Amino acid sequence: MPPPPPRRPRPGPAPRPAPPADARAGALALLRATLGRGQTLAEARSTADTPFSRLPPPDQARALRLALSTLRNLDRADTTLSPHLRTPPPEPARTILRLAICECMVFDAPAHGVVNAAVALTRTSRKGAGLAGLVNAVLRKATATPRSTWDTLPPQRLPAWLRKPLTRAWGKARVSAMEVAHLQGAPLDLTLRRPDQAAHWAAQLGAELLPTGSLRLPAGAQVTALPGYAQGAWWVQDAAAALPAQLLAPAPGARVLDLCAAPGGKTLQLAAMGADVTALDISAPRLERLHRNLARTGLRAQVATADALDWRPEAPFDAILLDAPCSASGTIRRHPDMPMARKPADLEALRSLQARLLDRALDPAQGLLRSDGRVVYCTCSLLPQEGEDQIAAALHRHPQIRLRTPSLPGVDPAWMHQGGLRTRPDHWAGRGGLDGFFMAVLDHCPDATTGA
Ligand SMILES: C[S@@+](CC[C@H](N)C(=O)[O-])C[C@H]1O[C@@H](n2cnc3c(N)ncnc32)[C@H](O)[C@@H]1O
Repeated sequence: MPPPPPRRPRPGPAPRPAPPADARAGALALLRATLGRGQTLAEARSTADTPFSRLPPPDQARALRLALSTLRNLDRADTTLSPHLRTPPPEPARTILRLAICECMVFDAPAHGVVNAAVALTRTSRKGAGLAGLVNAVLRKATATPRSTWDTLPPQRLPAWLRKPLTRAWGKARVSAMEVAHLQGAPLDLTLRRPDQAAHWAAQLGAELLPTGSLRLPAGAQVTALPGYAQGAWWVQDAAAALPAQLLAPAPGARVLDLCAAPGGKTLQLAAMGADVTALDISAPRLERLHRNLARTGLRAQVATADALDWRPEAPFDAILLDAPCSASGTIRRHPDMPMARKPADLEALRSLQARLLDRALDPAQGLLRSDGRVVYCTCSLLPQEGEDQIAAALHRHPQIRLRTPSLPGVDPAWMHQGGLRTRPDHWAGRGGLDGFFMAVLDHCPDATTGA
């Protein structure tokens, strides 16, 4: 019998074309990491070898803007797309549709180009080839939605696990106002190294000088190109985040411990006030950023990489700034990924860590604080459980602690809340809002006794 003819190799699937190296592909990678895998945008941005990481910096900036806008408008996107879909389509089509409709509506991008790009993106993505027709058909109809209709759609609703406790704390109307503020995003706030030069830098930068001393510019400026950046005359920090160091107001030469310091916005402020600052943080990569900030501004601080729960200094400090790790629910304007990346289960662990950090800072027997020292506690959270309630409980546990009424120029008296300062995104609504923070000033009084 003649030998069988050699087998022809079976044709495999045609090689997929490489994904287009453009901002939309980068934005899609960020969105799928956040919406699909629960990563923060910061984590997704620092992941190596992705369609985002492979982009040149200007395209990365554009991809990030697209991803941020999409996350701020997911509900609006779904409402606009749903009349043209029988069921939510499988990934990646669903995310591509949301990205594309937001690009049209938020950035006024011409529909034709956006639809073609979305179809190309679908074709080149794994599992996407069969969905290109659907993406094309849906977008052709959805992009015809008048912009005026889009503008009247309600803003992105907070997830129930966050909305419920916030509604209990602040009421429905305020939570709705916060959601409006989240939709608008955040302006660019700068903290000055020399607050006495505020008028000069406001003029140089064309910035608004806020009543609390921060400068405010519209979002989107290229920070490194602004006057004063290279010489370290200012650093980026939300106007609310600049208040805790002002409340501590250390005297020049005072020994201050910044207990959860990285990336260092408050360390820089304390050092600029002339304090002898020790900046401590558990995260070495975040402290790298603090080192870079110190280098750029020429300010000085001792830096310690350690766990604040067991670190012991040689001598106690005159004052401590405790900017405790928290849900970061006060920063959703700038980090719309927060509600997707955080889980309700994280909150319990954070609350327990905040209480343990407070106990370490407030009890001089722990070796961190002098017996007549001062602590400023703050969190960038909208949840009273991470702010007001922590302080009420700490006052119970530490009878020698007295809550000092906060007083600062430019602060609206309406922000005083339960002995501290409470800022929310809907504050200064006409000016562009504020991050949500709670901050309190606590004095250790060695002679105080319970009930005194
Ligand atoms: C809200 S951020 C601090 C922001 C910083 N104060 C600023 O103004 O730039 C909280 C910080 O706490 C740090 N952290 C969390 N647990 C810690 C611990 N056990 N000891 C020290 N630092 C900790 C985190 O690494 C994070 O950098």
